[in-house]
Amino acid sequence: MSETVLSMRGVTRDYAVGGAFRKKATLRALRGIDLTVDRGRTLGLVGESGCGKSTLARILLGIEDPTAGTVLVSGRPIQEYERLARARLIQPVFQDPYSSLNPRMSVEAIIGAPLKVRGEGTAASRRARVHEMAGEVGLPRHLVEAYPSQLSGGQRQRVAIARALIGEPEILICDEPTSALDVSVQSQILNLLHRLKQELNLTMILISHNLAVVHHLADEVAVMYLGQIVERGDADAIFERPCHPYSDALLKAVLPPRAGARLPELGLEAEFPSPVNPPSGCAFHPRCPKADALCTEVDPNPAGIDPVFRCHHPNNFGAAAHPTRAAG
Ligand SMILES: Nc1ncnc2c1ncn2[C@@H]1O[C@H](COP(=O)(O)OP(=O)(O)OP(=O)(O)O)[C@@H](O)[C@H]1O
Repeated sequence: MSETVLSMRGVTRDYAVGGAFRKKATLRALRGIDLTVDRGRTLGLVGESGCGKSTLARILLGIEDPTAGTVLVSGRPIQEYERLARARLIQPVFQDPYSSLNPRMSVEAIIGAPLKVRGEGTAASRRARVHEMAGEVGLPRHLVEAYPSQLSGGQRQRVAIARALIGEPEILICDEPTSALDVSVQSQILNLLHRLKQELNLTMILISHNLAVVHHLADEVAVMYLGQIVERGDADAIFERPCHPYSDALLKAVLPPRAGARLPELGLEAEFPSPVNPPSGCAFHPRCPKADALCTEVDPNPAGIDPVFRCHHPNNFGAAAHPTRAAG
């Protein structure tokens, strides 16, 4: 039986922009996000820069609150957990292991910090747990005494992963976990996350521009466009048979092979629209090769409860598309 760990309903996030010399306006970064993630599953969040991926992550990490909508973690509204409890539930692994680790703390102190803050165990038991965790993430024993400046990028990211996992969080949020690393190290970190996911039955949200990374790790994929999820489903199904024309364009784009690469040009006619003034009807219609009058006027799924794809003219793969759909 699957157990839902994370459930988002109608999550919206507005920012006030403008002022001083420019007209004040509302920028809607998230527009009614509906998502669920079950225990042990990895959800990949993909989409162009500015589609709202980081805003979603900030809401989950409690850095910001949604303007509207609900986020339930293990069935309870996220706002009901007090700060430490929330940190225990959801832990991040950020893109840049150079800036995310305190240079004045030893590796042992960094990895053990979440336990110390919560006052868990004795100094000796925490130390033992840190060594165990360091072994789990493949960090050589002697490096536990070292400082971040003495570590390589890959070793630092292992420390960040160990710190995130030591308190056994319900959800791990990995925001571009490999894109700041040398190409040669990226696959080691990916393989580590893959192994940990299986060994520890981790529930993960993986945010990445790099679709190869997402394909390697994710069980499910949510494709975001202008603050909405436009397609969601089984990762293999979406990678092989994308139904939404935007997912199709994303997947067909050739990824440049450098580390930290942003999404390349998608071969779409118009620019990414402004979230201050989103297009009418289907938000993707100005760039969509299939758009017609219906698309310019009618939002494909305005109620938006877990859309499998938000499109009037999806690619048609018949019953082969989205095997998860039949299961609801
Ligand atoms: N604090 C803020 N104030 C105003 N606008 C914001 C703020 N944070 C984000 N935005 C806007 O919200 C939209 C979504 O931004 P977000 O950073 O979530 O996108 P993203 O998909 O994570 O992009 P990237 O991949 O470049 O990080 C963008 O238009 C962005 O300019």
